Amino acid sequence: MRICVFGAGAIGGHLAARLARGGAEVSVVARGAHLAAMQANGLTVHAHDGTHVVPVRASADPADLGPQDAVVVTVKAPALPAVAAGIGPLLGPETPVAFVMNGIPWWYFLAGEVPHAGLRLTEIDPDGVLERRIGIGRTIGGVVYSATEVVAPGVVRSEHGNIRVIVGEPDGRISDRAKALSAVLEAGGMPSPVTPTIRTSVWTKLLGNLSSGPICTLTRRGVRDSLSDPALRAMARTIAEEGRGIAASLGISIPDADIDRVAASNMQHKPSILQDLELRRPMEIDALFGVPLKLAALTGASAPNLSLLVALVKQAARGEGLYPPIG
Ligand SMILES: NC(=O)C1=CN([C@@H]2O[C@H](COP(=O)(O)OP(=O)(O)OC[C@H]3O[C@@H](n4cnc5c(N)ncnc54)[C@H](OP(=O)(O)O)[C@@H]3O)[C@@H](O)[C@H]2O)C=CC1
Ligand SMILES: CC(C)(CO)C(=O)C(=O)O
Repeated sequence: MRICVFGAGAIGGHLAARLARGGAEVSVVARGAHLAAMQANGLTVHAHDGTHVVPVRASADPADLGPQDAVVVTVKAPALPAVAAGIGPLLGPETPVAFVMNGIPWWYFLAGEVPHAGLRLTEIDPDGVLERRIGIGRTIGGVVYSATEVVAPGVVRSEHGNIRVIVGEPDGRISDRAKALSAVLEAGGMPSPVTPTIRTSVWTKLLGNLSSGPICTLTRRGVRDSLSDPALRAMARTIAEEGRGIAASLGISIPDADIDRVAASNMQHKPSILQDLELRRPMEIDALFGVPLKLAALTGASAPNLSLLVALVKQAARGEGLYPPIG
């Protein structure tokens, strides 16, 4: 099975290694020193089950890699328009595209039985290029748990062993294509359940991003260090509850156990959005934080604490030139 990972950074690098170990013929789209290192030395992943060094076909130009049996997109949300512009050479007539990312995905309201069906998330797909050039028909949803960082060019480190990639069709069917992608990931040591309720998985993961991402971005510290202050640990739970309220207003029910798990998060990991701030890369503020608040305004869900923290995050990002000025 030919699979290309488009955006093989932290998550994409980890998944590329798992797919290769699972027997796929893996290629990656990457750039810069990370690309050069993978081309020269292969991809190295330090994970809970050991260090994996895998050769990968790597290029900055998708046209070098040709049509694939599947594409896995693992960029940060601000890079999605460029993915839409460049993905064409990777797509055969039936090639599915799995978006394995955080946040409310561009396709969320464009398939299946969902409230506010047809709502287009221009914050994620600004000019509808993803919808036009990839399309909802090719799209598979993906949610990933893997606290991961690029620690050196060509080298990725995954912090813990509680990893998984949940895949699901936007319309809820259990498809052969989703099962095929899942099987390769599983064979490579990445648990990968196929779910008929991918939106529930999106929100469950997002509660983790909402509860720790804004706080860690403001403290500039990892999750464990940031939430060692009882007041911030309590605020993480409050934010998770507000996020659950937004999800509920869209018909998604999150059990108490997930709130407890999220609020108790103790990973040392710096959330990827803080990594971006520190590396002065475009931040996923809108996809992770802005869109949930937009949906809260749409549905009338209350999220005052999340609103305050996100406003603080935006101001901190503006101060670094990483978020548009007001006005
Ligand atoms: N890191 C983590 O622990 C977790 C991250 N996530 C989510 O997974 C997604 C990916 O995150 P993460 O892996 O951390 O992000 P990274 O920035 O580490 O990886 C994205 C990679 O894609 C590359 N890229 C982007 N656009 C292009 C392009 N047009 N051509 C070639 N390469 C390109 C980037 O290059 P460059 O660096 O040059 O921009 C980067 O190497 C995000 O939605 C994130 O929120 C989910 C769970 C955990
Ligand atoms: C913090 C973590 C690992 C889990 O919420 C994450 O999703 C990220 O770093 O983007």
